[in-house]
Amino acid sequence: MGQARWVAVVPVKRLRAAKSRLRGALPAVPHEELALALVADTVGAALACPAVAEVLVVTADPQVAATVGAAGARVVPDHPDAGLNAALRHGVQAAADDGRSWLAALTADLPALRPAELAAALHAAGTGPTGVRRFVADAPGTGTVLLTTPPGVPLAPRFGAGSAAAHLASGAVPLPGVWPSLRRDVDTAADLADAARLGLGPATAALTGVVPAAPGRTGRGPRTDGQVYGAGMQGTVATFDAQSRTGVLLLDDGTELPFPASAFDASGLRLLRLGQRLTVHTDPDGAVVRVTLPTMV
Ligand SMILES: Nc1nc2c(ncn2[C@@H]2O[C@H](COP(=O)(O)OP(=O)(O)OP(=O)(O)O)[C@@H](O)[C@H]2O)c(=O)[nH]1
Ligand SMILES: C=C(OP(=O)(O)O)C(=O)O
Repeated sequence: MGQARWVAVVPVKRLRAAKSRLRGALPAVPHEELALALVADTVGAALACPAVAEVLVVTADPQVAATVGAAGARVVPDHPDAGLNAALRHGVQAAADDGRSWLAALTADLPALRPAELAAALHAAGTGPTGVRRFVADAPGTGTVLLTTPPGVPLAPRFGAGSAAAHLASGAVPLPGVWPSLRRDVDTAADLADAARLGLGPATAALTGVVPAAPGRTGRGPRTDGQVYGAGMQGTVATFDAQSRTGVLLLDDGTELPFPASAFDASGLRLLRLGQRLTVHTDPDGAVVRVTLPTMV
């Protein structure tokens, strides 16, 4: 699926009520500014995703509407004003009047989201058995960050507490890919710290004072040179076999990520020791193409 065929529907709560569990996470930053920055970075990454033809934001908040509208998203007023799932169903109606759209509901609290990881997840959602809804669970595995549906199949969103189980029970199929920046939704201060380790988008990074570590941090397009998007996903060496030159990295979110000999060969390193910290470089599909020491450029 090379072409941009997805419509991403992004629900956004009124800023004054949004992200209540995050309130006070950055004491020097007004809460609504932080909530808006999360939205701006999520929508920015979705707009930069090559698989996405349109980003449709459903919101009743004028400031959100102005910010995402200026960035290039289509804004649909949250007329039902009856919560997240009602907002999504309303957005779907606005998006899918021709009945031919592939739809992806995306939460707006993913400030580390990389366009390439979203593209990889949408690619996975668009292949395999037909007529099936798919979802990507959040990092803890209990919530949902992405729910997709092919043309003609109702989205039937069941976001909210325990939504991963609810989506599974409703017949949606979980997508198992390694997409840490997509799975890292930010509900709490600890989640924000985790997202910062993955590499924040420009709006949230500016508020937190985090300086992007990797070159090209501000270029939100997918990279084709094997460099990671963002401030560099890192992990530690869990296993390494010097004979086959392959091993497994343990990412900071607990995910195990195998790497092939070619990724080690591209590192320029002569050996790896267990527990060693490495920066992981992936291609747009999330495959590891190179590992380097965090101090290497
Ligand atoms: N349009 C719209 N979006 C909503 C509504 N409630 C939640 N959302 C959005 O749904 C997504 C997931 O919601 P949550 O992660 O629970 O975010 P939240 O409700 O702002 O956070 P908390 O106040 O901490 O529960 C976020 O993008 C929210 O902005 C709503 O009533 N209307
Ligand atoms: C909205 C959701 O939950 P949370 O508020 O935990 O992000 C969800 O995961 O469906």
